[in-house]
Amino acid sequence: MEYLKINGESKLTGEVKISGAKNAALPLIAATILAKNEISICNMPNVVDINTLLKLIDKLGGTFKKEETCIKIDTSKLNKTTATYDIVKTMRASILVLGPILARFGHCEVSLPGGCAIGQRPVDLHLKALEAMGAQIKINHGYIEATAPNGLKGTKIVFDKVTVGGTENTVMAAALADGVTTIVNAAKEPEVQQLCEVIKDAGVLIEGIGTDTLIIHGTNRKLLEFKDFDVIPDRIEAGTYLCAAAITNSKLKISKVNPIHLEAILSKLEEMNFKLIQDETSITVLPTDEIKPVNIVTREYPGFPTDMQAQFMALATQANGVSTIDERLFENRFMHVSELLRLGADIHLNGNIATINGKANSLNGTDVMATDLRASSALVLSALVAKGETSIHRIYHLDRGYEDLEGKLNQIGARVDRFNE
Ligand SMILES: CC(=O)N[C@H]1[C@@H](OP(=O)(O)OP(=O)(O)OC[C@H]2O[C@@H](n3ccc(=O)[nH]c3=O)[C@H](O)[C@@H]2O)O[C@H](CO)[C@@H](O)[C@@H]1O
Ligand SMILES: C=C(OP(=O)(O)O)C(=O)O
Repeated sequence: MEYLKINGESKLTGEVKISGAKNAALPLIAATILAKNEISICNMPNVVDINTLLKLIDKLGGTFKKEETCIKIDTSKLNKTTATYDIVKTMRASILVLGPILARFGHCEVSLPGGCAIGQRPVDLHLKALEAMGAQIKINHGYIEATAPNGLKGTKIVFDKVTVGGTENTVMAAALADGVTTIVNAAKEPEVQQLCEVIKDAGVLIEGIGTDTLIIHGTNRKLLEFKDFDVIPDRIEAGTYLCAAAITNSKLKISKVNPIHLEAILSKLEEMNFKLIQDETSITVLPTDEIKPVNIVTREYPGFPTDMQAQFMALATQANGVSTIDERLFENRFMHVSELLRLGADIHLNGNIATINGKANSLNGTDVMATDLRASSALVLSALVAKGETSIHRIYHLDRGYEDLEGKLNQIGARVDRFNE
């Protein structure tokens, strides 16, 4: 198994170019199942999760070709409807093929996603929405078996909770349904917005994009003619490099980003006393004479993203005072705390609230273990400021979502090496 060795007490400098968003690209690849034509998607991040979903498309009978950051996907000859355990177990986002396959073929079988480090993450809301659209769903031998022999019917769906994946699955199913589907309490994340825009450009009328009520006028199983497009920049990768600049108190430019998608993150960095210079596609962080503590509550977009919580906890260890982080989305997303303690941080947990005594102890390099994607990036950030050497094990989590992490970090002055255990 591979691990990263990071020499700490780094100063960063220069510019990092942000890749396309994994969490936008995943539903967009799933959406190609609704297409009758080959689609070229550019600004694709080169990360393991994308390759996993492409493998699933291939297993289902689709084809793909990679050309630099573009991928041409052709699902016109898709002829299988089962997403098997061997792929679904490695990536929960595989559940996103359920809506489009069911809508196109009238049946679909997807292995139930397995346990995940950050919480239970049920898919009940995805299934309820599809049932409301007329699907019959059974759970059989660990598989979700969904059938809709006469196609899906547009209806009104009111989500109990805001769910990103649930909204995406429902939008894709509704695109080929018979009639109009209204989703109330829909997710508004930029990744959901891009999915809706791309499906709209393919000829499906979608009203309310970017609001919490989406109205989708389905095509009654007529496949869509997609246009080629670019994936939006990864706001979480951008946020992670902004934290890398902040935690090392360095001047760093983060480019190829959309600052509008980063507002909640930027406002917390400003509260922590960092000056930011912005234009339409870049943000430069300037060093500060004092990192101030911060209070964070994770929420759905446009609130502060849960996917940035671990990175801000690492940053809060360097603040002058006591910070708090209240995690509201996932019940078990504090796995990084025990590893940060191993590095010498002073953090107390009480239910879903973490209290971080900044600067109480300085961080010292040691061996730590990555437990999930963003927990791993918190360890990388901490290692950048820790004294001495930190070895981060189980980095396959990082490879799921960060393109060329050590290449990008080394280019801006960090000292990161990858080894085999
Ligand atoms: C591939 C992708 O885009 N992943 C993101 C997506 O995950 P994902 O789409 O899985 O997250 P959701 O928005 O669905 O989850 C939000 C909350 O709803 C709960 N829930 C969800 C579905 C359901 O059927 N029942 C249910 O109870 C979840 O357990 C969680 O507590 O949004 C999360 C919240 O911003 C991010 O952390 C993930 O990075
Ligand atoms: C939790 C994440 O991804 P996933 O939903 O694919 O597990 C993430 O990107 O932080």
